Amino acid sequence: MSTTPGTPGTPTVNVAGLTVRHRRSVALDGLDLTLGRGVHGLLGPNGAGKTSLVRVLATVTEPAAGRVELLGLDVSGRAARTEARRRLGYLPQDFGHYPGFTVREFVAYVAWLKEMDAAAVPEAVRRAVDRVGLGDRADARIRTLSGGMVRRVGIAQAIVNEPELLLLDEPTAGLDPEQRVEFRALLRRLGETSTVLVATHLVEDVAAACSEVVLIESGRLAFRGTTGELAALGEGGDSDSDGDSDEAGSPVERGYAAALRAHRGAPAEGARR
Ligand SMILES: Nc1ncnc2c1ncn2[C@@H]1O[C@H](COP(=O)(O)OP(=O)(O)OP(=O)(O)O)[C@@H](O)[C@H]1O
Repeated sequence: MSTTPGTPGTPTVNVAGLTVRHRRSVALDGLDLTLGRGVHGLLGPNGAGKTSLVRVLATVTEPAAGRVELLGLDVSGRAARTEARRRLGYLPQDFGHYPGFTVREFVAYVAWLKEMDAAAVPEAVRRAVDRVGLGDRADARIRTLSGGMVRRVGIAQAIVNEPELLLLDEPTAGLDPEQRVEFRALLRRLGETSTVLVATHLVEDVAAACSEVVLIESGRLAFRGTTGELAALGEGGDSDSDGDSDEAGSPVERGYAAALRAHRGAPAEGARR
């Protein structure tokens, strides 16, 4: 029933005609997207539909229309949805936690929700907590941690089951610079074996950690390509590529702006799949 993510020809994520509505507004407007192994940055202006997309892929919300296939499973069916949930990891933008739990208890609780083999849980929890640099706080209650540490607990719970599909909504919000650097390295390692989608406003996170970029605006695909291809789009403007000028921005920031300009100028043809 299951398939191996990253196998050529078997995308981990395969969505077609994805439409999400919130009351009368359209958050995603017939989006087609496939994702395979690697780290994909999901970029877009405020309200572009990033969180709406991540929530559908996490099977938290159902789309108004369109097909959603995750790990080879059509998740419109209940059994397939349950299996997909066991095999994915999700860090929501507003990550709800239990302040009275210790870090270890909370991550173990999520492992239990994912129906992991009970015998494997303690080691899986230890590994996930270590990977986010909280090994020395594993028995601290979550209420005693800083905001950035709580965010790291959120990342630990998302990776405890070694997910084949990892969905992270603004994962670096609240992390200090050193932690951001370490987190990006962790993302790159995770992307070697799984499919990682990172919704972020931080273009520098994308430049440092993502091999591919999905840029959406107004619920539509504005750009799809490698991080290098996005940076190349910005090369037509200022030639300062050091990223040390506020006006010019970094190459990826300039590419981001150029891709949005192109999309706005040619909404029907600006997207590349
Ligand atoms: N619960 C909701 N009720 C009504 N409208 C909503 C709701 N959630 C999102 N929207 C609308 O759907 C659109 C897409 O929102 P979404 O949160 O997916 O965008 P985003 O790209 O994640 O934004 P941001 O960068 O600000 O986090 C926006 O127009 C937003 O106002």
